[in-house]
Amino acid sequence: MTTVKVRNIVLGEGLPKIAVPNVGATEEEILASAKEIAAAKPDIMEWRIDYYEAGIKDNEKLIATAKALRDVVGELPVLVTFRTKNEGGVLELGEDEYLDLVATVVTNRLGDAVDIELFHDEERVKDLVKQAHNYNVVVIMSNHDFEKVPAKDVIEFRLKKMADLGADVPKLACMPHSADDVLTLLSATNDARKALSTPIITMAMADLGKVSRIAGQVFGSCLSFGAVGKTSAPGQLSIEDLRNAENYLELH
Ligand SMILES: O=C1C[C@@](O)(C(=O)O)C[C@@H](O)[C@@H]1O
Repeated sequence: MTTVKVRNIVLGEGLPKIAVPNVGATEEEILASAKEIAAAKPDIMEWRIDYYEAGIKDNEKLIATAKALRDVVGELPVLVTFRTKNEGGVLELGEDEYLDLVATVVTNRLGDAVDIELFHDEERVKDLVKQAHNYNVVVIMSNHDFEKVPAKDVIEFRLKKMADLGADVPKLACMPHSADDVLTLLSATNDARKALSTPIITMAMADLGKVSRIAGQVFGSCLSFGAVGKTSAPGQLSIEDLRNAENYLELH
């Protein structure tokens, strides 16, 4: 399996890396949370720009905030994510608006990595991946099912599809309703990591899924999302709990 470098961290080796979402809704909030997040020393900060309505409506503002954010976090790698409403985000954007926004993130290099959702116009997704690579931006491609856990072969198909589209790291999050669902996600993860040459990220959400957020090294997920303050999805542990739990489960 290949590893993926995001600024100064390497995905796909050792303990799963920890990303903390920044869900500030104004520049002031974003910078204040960035300070707290940087102090907690995660491996990556995820800037959830779907929370930042004023920035989404104004590219100049978004770019200026990204610069200010970099000044606050220094060398901490930044993943920029616009999560669409269908997949659990907070703001509604049309298809073209979403794809144009991702292009703005990439061509202005607003982060070291960008989230690109799988379920958009395939040709444009492919172009965005190419563009990201030209700008030296790592692509984390994603799919979220907030209703259920898809069938095992569907999870594996989607992760492979992302890799085929050029994603550096395919990612899938889903909502379990039973222990069987969590096992489905874990088993699909274990098979996908054997089948694919890229690192992958998976998680089952909510309380039932917490086990999947801490056991990535065992089953094959290279990154987990933990919270400093506000969470961005159900079942996220605090960064301290996540770090401790990962350490308890470390493979030597
Ligand atoms: O894709 C993900 C995973 C996530 O949904 C979670 O369940 O931890 C949290 C999101 O912020 C992130 O973009």
